[in-house]
Amino acid sequence: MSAHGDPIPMTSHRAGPLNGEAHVPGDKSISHRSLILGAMTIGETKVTGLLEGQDVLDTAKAMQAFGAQIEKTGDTWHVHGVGVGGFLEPENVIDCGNSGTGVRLIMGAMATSPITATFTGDASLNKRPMARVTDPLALFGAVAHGRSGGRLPMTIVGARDPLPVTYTTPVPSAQVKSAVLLAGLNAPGETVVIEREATRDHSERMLAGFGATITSEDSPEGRVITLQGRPEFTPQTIIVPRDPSSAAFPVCAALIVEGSDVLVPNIGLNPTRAGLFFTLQDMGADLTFENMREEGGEPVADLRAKFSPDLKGIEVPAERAASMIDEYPILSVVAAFAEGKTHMPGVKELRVKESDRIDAMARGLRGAGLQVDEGEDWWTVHGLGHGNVPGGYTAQTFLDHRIAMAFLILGMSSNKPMSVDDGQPIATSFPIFEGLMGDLGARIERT
Ligand SMILES: O=C(O)C1=C[C@@H](OP(=O)(O)O)[C@@H](O)[C@H](O)C1
Ligand SMILES: C=C(OP(=O)(O)O)C(=O)O
Repeated sequence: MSAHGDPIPMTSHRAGPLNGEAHVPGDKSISHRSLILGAMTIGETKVTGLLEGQDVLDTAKAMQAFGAQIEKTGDTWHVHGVGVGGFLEPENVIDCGNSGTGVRLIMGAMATSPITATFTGDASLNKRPMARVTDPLALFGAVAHGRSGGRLPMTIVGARDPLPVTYTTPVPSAQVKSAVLLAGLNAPGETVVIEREATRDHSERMLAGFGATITSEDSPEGRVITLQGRPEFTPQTIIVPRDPSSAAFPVCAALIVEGSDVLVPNIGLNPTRAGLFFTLQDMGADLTFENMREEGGEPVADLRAKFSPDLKGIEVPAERAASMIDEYPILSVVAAFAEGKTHMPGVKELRVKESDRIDAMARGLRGAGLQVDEGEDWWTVHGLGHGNVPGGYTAQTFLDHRIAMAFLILGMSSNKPMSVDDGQPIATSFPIFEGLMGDLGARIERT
């Protein structure tokens, strides 16, 4: 269920130094996949470190509606799944709230079972494009009936006799890739996804972990992922690593607030996710990876971020976009405090997230005194340098958690406080944001 309550306006005041450790919640992408793959596995999958944000809780509810038993005892989530091809037909509409990942992956997972399900979401999700998922699902034999433009609410009639599919994704999207792979689980034979630009590979890693035969190889056409259908899944014990996309907020706050020194421990640095941190280093950030190690087959480090008064604007490589796609809103805030222009090309996908993120950030940054130029797939922030960002504006957040958090971080170092019209969506991905930032020394109030 999406956050349907009254908006929660918030204001962030200039903060003293931010200091201490920031223990951010579990990875959102891995949390969704843990529940969905657990629900497709007979036996008990145990998950700790699950992100208990609204997006993931909505996916848990959805998996229960498809027949899985899910409960939490202590810190552990227990998922008793129904097996590949074992989903029951839900008795009611599935509400995925604010979550593109939730709805698109679940549509894929059910599309090759002989059941029908209807999906809806909040005002943000119901505007987002679903044809990017239903087009390949049609190749398996599934039929989608949605609103015009391929929008939710939408009914998917699953394929009775699914065929395996070979599909080249037309947009760089891990959600599309994952929907096709999850559909391929219940199709006989080989399902192949080709992606021109590599996107986050959590589905591939986790499918292999559950026991699927899956390979990824680079070719002149891009990355080719091949999955054998109808695998025997074995229940897993999953420890969800902490979310680099959430870590981005305390890290970036520390870089722009004078005197700060913040440690963000145990952050997954999967190369398909870590682009922001390398970009910040390119800008001159005092950001170091301490205690580099491997955990569960993924690189992990403790991130230490210190106040960085001499940040420089840069050209962000377009080929890095997929590995930091959710981090552009907070990157643009850091860019405001850097000297010179930060140009961000190759980011058309930002226009179809929870909001049009280029538009939402450009409006709020301009209100806060910045110059922002934009085109369909690029934008440029003209940085003013530390101490020179005016602030003093109320940004609209358009039901988008990352827009809300980005502007609250901006207010921690702008000359006048920064407000957001609604901080409620923050709970979709980072429910402890206010408390965690407050413990570091930030001053966010509900207004
Ligand atoms: O697969 C995933 O878990 C996600 C993929 C990305 O979306 P796209 O696939 O639309 O790029 C990202 O923005 C989202 O937050 C999570
Ligand atoms: C784009 C995001 O999520 P989703 O697509 O799952 O709504 C995000 O969390 O920034």
